[in-house]
Amino acid sequence: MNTRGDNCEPHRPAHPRIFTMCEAGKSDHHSAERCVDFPVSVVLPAGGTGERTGLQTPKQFCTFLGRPLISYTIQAFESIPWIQSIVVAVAKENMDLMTDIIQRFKHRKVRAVPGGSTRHRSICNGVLALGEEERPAVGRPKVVIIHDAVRPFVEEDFLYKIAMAAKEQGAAGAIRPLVSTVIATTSEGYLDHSLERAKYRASEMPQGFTYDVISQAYQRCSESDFEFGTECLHLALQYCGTNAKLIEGPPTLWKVTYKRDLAAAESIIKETLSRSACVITGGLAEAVNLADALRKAVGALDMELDIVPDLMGDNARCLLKEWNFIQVSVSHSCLSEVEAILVALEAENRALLHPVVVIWVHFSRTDELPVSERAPTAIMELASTAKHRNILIYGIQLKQSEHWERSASRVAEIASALIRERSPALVGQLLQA
Ligand SMILES: Nc1ccn([C@@H]2O[C@H](COP(=O)(O)OP(=O)(O)OP(=O)(O)O)[C@@H](O)[C@H]2O)c(=O)n1
Ligand SMILES: O=P(O)(O)OC[C@@H](O)[C@@H](O)[C@@H](O)CO
Repeated sequence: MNTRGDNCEPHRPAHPRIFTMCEAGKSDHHSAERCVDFPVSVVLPAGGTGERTGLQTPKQFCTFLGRPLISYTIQAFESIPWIQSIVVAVAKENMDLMTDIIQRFKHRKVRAVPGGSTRHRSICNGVLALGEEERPAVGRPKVVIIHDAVRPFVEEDFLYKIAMAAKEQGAAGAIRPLVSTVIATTSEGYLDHSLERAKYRASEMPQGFTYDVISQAYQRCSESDFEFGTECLHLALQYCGTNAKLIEGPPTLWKVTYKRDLAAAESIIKETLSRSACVITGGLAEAVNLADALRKAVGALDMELDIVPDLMGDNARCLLKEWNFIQVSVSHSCLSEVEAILVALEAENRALLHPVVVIWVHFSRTDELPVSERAPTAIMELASTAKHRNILIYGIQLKQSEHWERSASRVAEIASALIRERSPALVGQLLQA
C-alpha cells in the first residue's frame, strides 16, 4: 500500500445508492440519440502551472473573449445531460479563483477540490472526491471520465464512445496518430534507435475508467508513479490488470501546451461563434432587399444569415441560437430597434458565456441626408453601456446607390470582419460602407 502524496487520503467506502439515469423517469439524461443508463462523472485535472507557455498565468486560467479556458472545458461537459457531476482539481492557491469562475459563469454540476504537486496526484484527489460525494442527487459514478482541463474542444459523441467502452472494458482512452517519429537517444545524445511510427499512437484525453478500476489503481500505484507518471491507462493495466480499449479520437482533442496553442484556441473559439448571424429587417422592402443581397455576399464568406422581420414569436428562437445580430434600419437614425435587441438578449442572459455582436446597419435613401449628426454619439453611448454586459455594438452606414450588389458586398465584408474579430477597439464606431 503506498502513501499517497498531496491530500490523496486512503480510500473510503462509497455511497451504497444505485442510480440509473434512464430509469429516473426518463429525465433529461437522454440525449436525442443515446441513453446512458449508468452514472458518469468527470475529473478535470487543472492544478498545473503551464510553464511551457512561458506565461505567469496558468494556461487553464488564460482568458479567451473574456472567459478562462477552463470555463470552456467545463461548459463542454456540463452541457452533456448524461454527465452527473464534474470535479476540477486546482492548486490550493487557485481555489478561490476557481470558485469565482464557477459562480461568475453559472457553471452547474461542478465543484473544485485541491490538486496535487503532479498531474496524477491531482487526478487522484479528484477521483477520491467523487467517492466521497455528499450531494444527495449525485451517487458514486459507475464511470469516471478523466480529461485535461486544457483540452476545451471535446465532443459529446466521442465522450459517449469512451464512457461506453470504459463501462464494458474497465478502461478506455483516446488516441491519435503520431505526427513525428519517436526515437530513443543514447546518454551522449545520439540516436539509439527509432520506433516504427505505424505501430504507435499518441495517448490523448478523454480517458474513461470504471470508478473501481481507477480508484484501485491509485490505491496501489507507487510514489514513483505519482511523481513521474503521465499515463492513467498504464496504471489501470499495471495495478488492475485492466487493458484499456483504445479509440481514435478527432483532431480537436489537442492539448493547450505552448503559447501558440492559446492563439490557436482563441481562433477556433472565434470561428465557432462566427458561422451565422440573424438579420432583422423590420419587414421594410429596402431592408429585405439589402438582407437578401447580404445573404449572397456573406455566403461567399462562409457565413449563413437567418433573415427575420423581428425577434417576436417564433423568431425569438434566434435569441437562443445566434451570437451575432444585424439590425437594418432604413432612414430613421434612432437606435430604438437596437435597444430592443439588447433588452431581449438580456432577458435571455445570452451574453453570459460568449460576447454577442449587434451590428446596426443604417441605410439612407439617396434623397436623404446621411445619419443625423447625433447618431455617432448615440451609438457610442449605447455601445459603452452594452459592452459591460458582454454585448459588442458596431455601426455601419450605407447610402443607397445604383450599385446595389457592390454596396451590400461592402457591408457584408465589414460585418463579417466585425463578427469574426469581436474587437473591443471598434465597439461603438459608425463605419462607412
Ligand atoms: N500538478 C498538476 C500538473 C498538471 N495538472 C493538469 O494536467 C493537465 C495536463 O498537464 P500539462 O499540459 O502538463 O499542464 P501543466 O503541468 O500546467 O503544463 P507544464 O508542464 O507546461 O507546466 C493540465 O490541465 C494541468 O493543469 C494538474 O492537474 N496538476
Ligand atoms: O504530459 P503532460 O503533463 O504535458 O500532459 C498530460 C498528457 O500526458 C496526457 O494528457 C496524455 O498523454 C494522456 O495520458
